[in-house]
Amino acid sequence: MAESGLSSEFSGSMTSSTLPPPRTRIFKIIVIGDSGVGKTCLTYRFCAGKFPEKTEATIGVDFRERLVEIDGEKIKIQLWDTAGQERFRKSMVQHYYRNVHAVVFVYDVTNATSFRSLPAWIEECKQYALGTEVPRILVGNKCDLQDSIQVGTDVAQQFADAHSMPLFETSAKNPNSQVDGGYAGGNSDHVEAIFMTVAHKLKSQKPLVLSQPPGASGATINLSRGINDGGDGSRGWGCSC
Ligand SMILES: Nc1nc2c(ncn2[C@@H]2O[C@H](COP(=O)(O)OP(=O)(O)OP(=O)(O)O)[C@@H](O)[C@H]2O)c(=O)[nH]1
Repeated sequence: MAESGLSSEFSGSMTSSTLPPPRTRIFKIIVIGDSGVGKTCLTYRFCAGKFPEKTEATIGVDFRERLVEIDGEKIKIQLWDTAGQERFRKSMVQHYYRNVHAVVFVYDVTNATSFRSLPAWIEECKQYALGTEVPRILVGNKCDLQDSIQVGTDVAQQFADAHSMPLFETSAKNPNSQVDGGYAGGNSDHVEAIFMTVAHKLKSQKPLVLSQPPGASGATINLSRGINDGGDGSRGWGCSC
């Protein structure tokens, strides 16, 4: 018995039970934006399926992940929930910008200041060598607070267009609500749909190519897309909702 097992192993006729399990791909997605816009709540909603009862300001970075299946492949989506407050992020910042596959910029639709901060967040990404080759999306959160909206869909859409990113408006608190202007639809969980759209986009890319940004230190590696992948940034792969 033992002998026949050995011979089949060395004969090259490996059965599926002897093959090593396929490696699970990991997509690292960082979520950035001002303090209080709801980054923790959005990432918690996607990974835990509910709105957290209580949140505190993130210190440094929090890390959540969820295993999903896309077209028969198991993929681990890692969401890096970064601190919005400057004093809580300084020491960590270079760590979470490493090996990023996609960036989610978040603003609070009830807080115009958080929207005006977006250029600074985009600039920070550039400083860490994350350019438009890395898929980026813009998320306006807290759409459930309809009476307090300060950032209209039109102005947000203009900004998104100018920066070649798709715009999603949603609510981590009530992602099933339906309102005008593209927020949520039917009974689906809109937050879920947003992160899954990013994951589908990443999966559909040409094999990720390791590349070293010019002048970067040896520790920094960027993942960029294959050459036939559109070339127009992330515009055009937007909301499927
Ligand atoms: N009404 C409403 N409140 C929300 C929503 N998302 C988050 N909040 C509230 O907004 C506050 C801040 O949410 P967080 O998720 O902690 O914000 P953050 O962006 O992670 O903040 P930092 O960790 O400081 O960067 C909390 O009181 C949440 O309950 C939402 O969709 N609707």
